[in-house]
Amino acid sequence: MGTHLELRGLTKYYAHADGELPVLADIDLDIARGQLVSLVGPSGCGKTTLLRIIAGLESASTGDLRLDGQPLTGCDPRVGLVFQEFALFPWRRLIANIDVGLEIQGVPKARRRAAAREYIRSFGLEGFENKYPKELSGGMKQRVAIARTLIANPRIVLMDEPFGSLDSQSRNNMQNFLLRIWAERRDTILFVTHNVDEAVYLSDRIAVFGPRPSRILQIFDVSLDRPRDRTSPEANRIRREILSLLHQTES
Ligand SMILES: Nc1ncnc2c1ncn2[C@@H]1O[C@H](COP(=O)(O)OP(=O)(O)OP(=O)(O)O)[C@@H](O)[C@H]1O
Repeated sequence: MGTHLELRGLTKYYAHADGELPVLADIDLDIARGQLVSLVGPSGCGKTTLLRIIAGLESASTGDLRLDGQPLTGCDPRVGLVFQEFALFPWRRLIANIDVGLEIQGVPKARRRAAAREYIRSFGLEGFENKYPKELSGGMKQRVAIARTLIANPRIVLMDEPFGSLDSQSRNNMQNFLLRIWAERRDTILFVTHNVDEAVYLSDRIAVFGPRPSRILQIFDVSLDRPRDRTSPEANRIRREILSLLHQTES
């Protein structure tokens, strides 16, 4: 399976009025194709910053990023990003919020509408094609945001707390939805979450970050069969280990 995404010696400093703020200290991470990897860590440790660097929205201070062996510099169509706050266009109908992922690639309207309809069907959004974002539930908005990213066929999908603003029932539904889509497509997914339960339920591997300036403290392999039982002894054991690691880092 070989390394797909490779981060080497990544550091990030932000310039602040009173000096430099070191955010990421020395990040090394290898992700294989088709893996679902979660990043968890204390608030403000730089998880969003790391995703923004991989997405090309920020640059690293030092270090090397590669996707399939080729350097990743700047925004790259091989990388897709899904935000927590959906970032849909309020003035566009649902179908036009999905096909914008192809519009920016210059795909003609008939083709992108046909592709968007496929996503509408497989994402359970039929009947809502012409609704505006404000008429949709949080879970639907997030399905639209995921469809808009996937329709562009990225090689790797970055997700920043995508279910963070959903109530717990919708969140569970969206976790199962994501697993279903992922089982069909086998995208490589890098998923940031505050929620250790979510990380254990979803991921093949979990990278636990320490406080700022952060490093990866430990990587957990989660080899539980899917569908997973959130309350199985093994799931509990992994959750307990991650939580205790995070508590040790609290100052
Ligand atoms: N553009 C910026 N300029 C200066 N400082 C920034 C900038 N973006 C983020 N920071 C700082 O970098 C640190 C890391 O922020 P980041 O949002 O990456 O953390 P996070 O781990 O995603 O946090 P959370 O889990 O709370 O979302 C924070 O202290 C933040 O204030």
